[in-house]
Amino acid sequence: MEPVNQLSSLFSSLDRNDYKIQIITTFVISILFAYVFLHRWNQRNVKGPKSWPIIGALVELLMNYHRMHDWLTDYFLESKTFKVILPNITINFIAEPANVEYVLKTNFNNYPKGEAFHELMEGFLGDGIFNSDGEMWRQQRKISSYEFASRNLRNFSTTVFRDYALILSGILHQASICGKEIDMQELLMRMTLDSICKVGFGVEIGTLTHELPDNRFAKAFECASTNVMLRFVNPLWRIKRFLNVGSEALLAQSIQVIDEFTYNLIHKRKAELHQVAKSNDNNGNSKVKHDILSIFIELSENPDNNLTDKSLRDIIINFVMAGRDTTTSTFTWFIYMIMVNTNVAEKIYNELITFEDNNQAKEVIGSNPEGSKSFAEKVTQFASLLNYDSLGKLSYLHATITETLRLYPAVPQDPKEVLEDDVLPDGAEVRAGEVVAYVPYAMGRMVYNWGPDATSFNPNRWFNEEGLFQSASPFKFTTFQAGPRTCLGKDSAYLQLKMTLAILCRFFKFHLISNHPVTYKMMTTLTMERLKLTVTTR
Ligand code: HEM
Repeated sequence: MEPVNQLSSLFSSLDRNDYKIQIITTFVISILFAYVFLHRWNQRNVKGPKSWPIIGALVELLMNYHRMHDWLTDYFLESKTFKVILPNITINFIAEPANVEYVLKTNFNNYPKGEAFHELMEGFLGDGIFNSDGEMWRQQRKISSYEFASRNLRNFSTTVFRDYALILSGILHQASICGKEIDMQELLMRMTLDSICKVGFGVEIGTLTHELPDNRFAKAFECASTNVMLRFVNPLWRIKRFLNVGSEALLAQSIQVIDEFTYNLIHKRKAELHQVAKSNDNNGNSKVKHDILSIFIELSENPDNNLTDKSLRDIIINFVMAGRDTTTSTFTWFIYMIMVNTNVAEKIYNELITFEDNNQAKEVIGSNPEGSKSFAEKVTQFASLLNYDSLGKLSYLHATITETLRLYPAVPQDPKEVLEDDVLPDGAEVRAGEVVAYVPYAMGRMVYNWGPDATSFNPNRWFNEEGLFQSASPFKFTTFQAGPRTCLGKDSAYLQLKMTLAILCRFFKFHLISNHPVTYKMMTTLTMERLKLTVTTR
């Protein structure tokens, strides 16, 4: 054959092959388009974000990640229950009290934290109470409930909370004199960390001082808490962990710092307790320690309690997790709320002045005629009036804290695993292996839960016609969870919040920096980015 002919036959066979490839490609693309079209068409009546094949609603979720709680709230306005399908998990979001009661109480055993949650959080929270189910959780719950109810712990906490509130007011007083801008959340975070370390483990870590020193443990805790959260939306986190890169590398480094701190603390405390026990034997008088770690170390001496150093480490971390970020978050949103609702700040102030009058302390505090007492003395004297019982009388302050917790719940969403296929009271079907999450943040904004003014900040909603504080069903006001796993630190949190805020609201006025954007970070808790303000005394 001539070379020209050979070439032309080669080209014509290539053309034929190309043509075939084109047909096959067009066919495959059409099938794919049809599949995607049908997939989307089938969802035309589905509530919640629409999903795509394989990736589900991941793209929409990632685009809204920075405002996830509000993104969910928007969907809740359309439907009380909806699914978010992700590549690795399907989450059923619920906001209806009947559904919440069913999941948290009625069929509690079908909705544990679950294996997936445990794996995600294990490096950080270990097998602590927050991150365990079944017998392991039951045992910790039993011991902790008993210890939390102790009067000794309450008295000890009262003193600690008062002392740290006084340190904070000293720092604020200085800031008021200089007219300095402060990051209030940063100060509150330091105060709650210092106080939880003192109540929890009997140590003073001293992060709340005028100099605002850096603290490795505090930084590491914050870093771990932020980065562990990213695992929930990144199905590739195990690969990142294996390669030790990005957020997983940061998480591993911070956990190392956290572990160093806690194991040191445990060993030191054990040695101290040992020393105290010896000196008690010699002198015959006992020096009992009331911090939570000491109580658990004593319990660990009984082999039946099965408490190793690792369990003590997990208890510590779970306590810091429970007490620090949740309480700080509430403090911060509260201060923000009274800055933007100045009428509420005035009502709290009036309640506190009446409280002073009733305690006949007027002459030593606000209206001291000679003005001879220093500011610090006045604050200290006022603080001495505050204890568990007297704080119980500040019902408007209590209602304002509760209203803050309704709209800004420290744990804004809370997932549970589904063990077996089930049907929720509203008829929604959930499958084994999926997740059900109740969303306190959205629940607080639903008209069907709180009436037409659901989104308004209104502490008065908590009072009945006789003017008495009226609590709401824990399945509607889910800020502290409900059912068998209700928060164990609720009373302690209210005690610290009321103690500190009574002092702050009595002696200071807070002023928001103009144009200061107030937004939350995506963490397990509803933490603000920052809260910049100035403060004046009153
Ligand atoms: C305003 C402050 C607080 C809020 C809003 C809050 C809220 C919550 C929530 C929603 C849970 C359930 C989390 C879950 O397991 O899914 C919880 C559990 C828990 N909280 Fe709190 N909490 C606060 C303060 C505290 C404090 C100060 C402590 C102790 C120092 C504490 C101790 C605990 C413990 C031990 C649990 C685990 C209960 C269990 O799983 O059985 N909380 N809290």
